[in-house]
Amino acid sequence: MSPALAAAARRLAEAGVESPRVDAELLAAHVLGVGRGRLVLIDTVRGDELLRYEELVELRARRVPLQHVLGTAAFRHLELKVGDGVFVPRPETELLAGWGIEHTAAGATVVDLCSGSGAIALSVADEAEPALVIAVERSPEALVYLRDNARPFASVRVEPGDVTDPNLLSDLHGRVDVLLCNPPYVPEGTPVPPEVADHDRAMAVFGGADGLSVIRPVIKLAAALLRSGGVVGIEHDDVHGDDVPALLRADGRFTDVIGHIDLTDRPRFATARRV
Ligand SMILES: C[S@@+](CC[C@H](N)C(=O)[O-])C[C@H]1O[C@@H](n2cnc3c(N)ncnc32)[C@H](O)[C@@H]1O
Repeated sequence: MSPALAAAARRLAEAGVESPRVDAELLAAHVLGVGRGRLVLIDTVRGDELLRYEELVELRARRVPLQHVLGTAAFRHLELKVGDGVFVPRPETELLAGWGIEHTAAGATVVDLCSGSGAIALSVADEAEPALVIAVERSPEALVYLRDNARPFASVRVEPGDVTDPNLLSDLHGRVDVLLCNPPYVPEGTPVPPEVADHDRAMAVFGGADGLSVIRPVIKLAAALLRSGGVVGIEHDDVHGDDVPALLRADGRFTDVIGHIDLTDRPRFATARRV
């Protein structure tokens, strides 16, 4: 295996892929249908498998996201189906999902706004015992993946909708226990790698000129949806470590506002409690 693996890692490094060796190994494991840890036991790859491997390496070298090439993305305990038209869940979002899981009591009603592939909503359904998780998404292309990923989870209801609509889920206003949201939040014009620029939809990534154009209405909607004592967690750009907590405080309907950092010590999400 190692000559093919070494050649692939070199090709990916030349193409500017950030983690060429890991990606080369994951692609090899995918083609061979084994876990990455078992690759050391395979000394070579030939024939059709080698051709298939070279094809996939070439796709990745053209900066197609690794998860699009594999067709799945790992998120906490889940393998989510992903591909063209749906945002690939990022490792940093596992922290917001974990916070949401910790705050979900048995029987809770949970809302995940901007649900994408369903990473947050489905993790809550998988790891906590909510009565109902509502996953809201606007993009028709993302909704296809969301519905597919949500199928095994009886507590999850997929709701097409626009999270900037103040009347969204009006039947649930004042009744939600936990509201989570990883919205598009990158300020327009921020340089992004080719994987993002060419393969994530702009509506999944950019949040207007200052990056806060979806977060502002989401805070208003959270205040309307949450019951007294219910909690909200919103992921944000690392440049918004002061702005999002300030917006939550300025709304006047939240208390216990806290900013949280991610695994690289960058400000990443803000949480608060409905008064
Ligand atoms: C950053 S992605 C997050 C996806 C998923 N929550 C995750 O963490 O992987 C943002 C998602 O919000 C959706 N979105 C953008 N604007 C929206 C809106 N106004 N209403 C509903 N969904 C929206 C995008 O289509 C995209 O799927």
